[in-house]
Amino acid sequence: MSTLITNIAELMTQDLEHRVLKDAAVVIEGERIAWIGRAADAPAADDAVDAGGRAVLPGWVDSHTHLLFAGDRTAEFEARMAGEQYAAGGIAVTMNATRATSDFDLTRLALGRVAEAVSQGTTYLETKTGYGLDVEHEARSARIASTAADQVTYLGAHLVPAGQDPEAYTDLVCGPMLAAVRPFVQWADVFCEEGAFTAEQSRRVLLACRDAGLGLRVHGNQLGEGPGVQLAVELGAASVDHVNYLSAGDVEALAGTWSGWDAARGTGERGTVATCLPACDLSTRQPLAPARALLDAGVQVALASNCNPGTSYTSSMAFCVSTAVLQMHLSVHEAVRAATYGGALALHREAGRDADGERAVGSIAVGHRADLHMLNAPSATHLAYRPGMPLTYAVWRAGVRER
Ligand SMILES: N=CN[C@@H](CCC(=O)O)C(=O)O
Ligand SMILES: [Zn+2]
Repeated sequence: MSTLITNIAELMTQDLEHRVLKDAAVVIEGERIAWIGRAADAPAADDAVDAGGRAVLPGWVDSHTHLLFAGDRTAEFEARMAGEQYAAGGIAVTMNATRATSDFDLTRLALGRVAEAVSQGTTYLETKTGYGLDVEHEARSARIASTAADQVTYLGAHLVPAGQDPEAYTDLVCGPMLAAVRPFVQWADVFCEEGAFTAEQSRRVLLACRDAGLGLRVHGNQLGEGPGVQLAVELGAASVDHVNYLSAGDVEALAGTWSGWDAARGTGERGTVATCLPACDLSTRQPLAPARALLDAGVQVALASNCNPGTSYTSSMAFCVSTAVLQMHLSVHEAVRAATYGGALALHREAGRDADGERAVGSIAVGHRADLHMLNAPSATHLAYRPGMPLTYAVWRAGVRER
């Protein structure tokens, strides 16, 4: 079964050549993109969709979410808006609500959040554990997450639960808890920050997880100039997320990780992606991450929603993109790229065509997964020009029309 989508005013491919095609068309065949080019040259297909002069871009790749939770933290948010500082301790409130929720309800909540994201143009997403924080509940979150998200990250090292010895808890995260979640996860993450895990504890967790075959990610430099970025670089993490407070040395270290990467070919050794989370920055009243400086230094950047009840209760990637343009000084093309190709790079899913079966996501090219986001607007510029507007018009995820 093939579908021709034609009369596309602007096709922002986010491919390796950064092509933006005008008066374009795309052919989807099953789950893959079979053809792209000028509408006038398009081949016939079983089915046709008239885009009506709208823009099409890759579906969002949300590379950082925490969707396995129950309850909300409205009171904490209100206190923050009244001047309180964000602190890691709020995680315990969500841990209690999550533990008290049945498997059925936790599954329903996670699936509902994924559906909400997809309806706004997200077609590939990562999510994390981290609100269970004991062996039973982390394993349960990992299991449910693996049924809801494309990739799952183990975040047992999110907070040391009250009354527990930090070193003993770190041992648990590195041992029995890791063993219990291992069948369900691809990545491991640590919250390396004052009030959460020290550099030494974080290193211990990351090394144990790497030994267990997991890729690494780090929550770092969110609340101050901490050791998270340097640790992520030292251990070859796929991404370091938040990155609000960076020294010149941090930026340089991140840039250095990309020296073996050939961006024009998309080959070589991937470095550590800096994942910026603008919705979180606004909700916690932290300075916006220096995405402009990171890009200028040669660092690959991703934008993600960080959807969670404590610091960023939104899955709107469009909001992140408009904020990145309006306030972080990225061009529309750079912001969309960070929210698509950048996220895919952070999840090691930016490459792969017909031959290897793992189709690339986050860009539009022949052989890639047919993840498309049609806007009810003639260009992607409208994402920033009309911030907050419901611009998602149609969504295809792995070739299936979702909206
Ligand atoms: N910073 C650490 N973890 C989450 C927030 C956790 C929470 O407060 O519930 C984040 O990415 O912002
Ligand atoms: Zn997070």
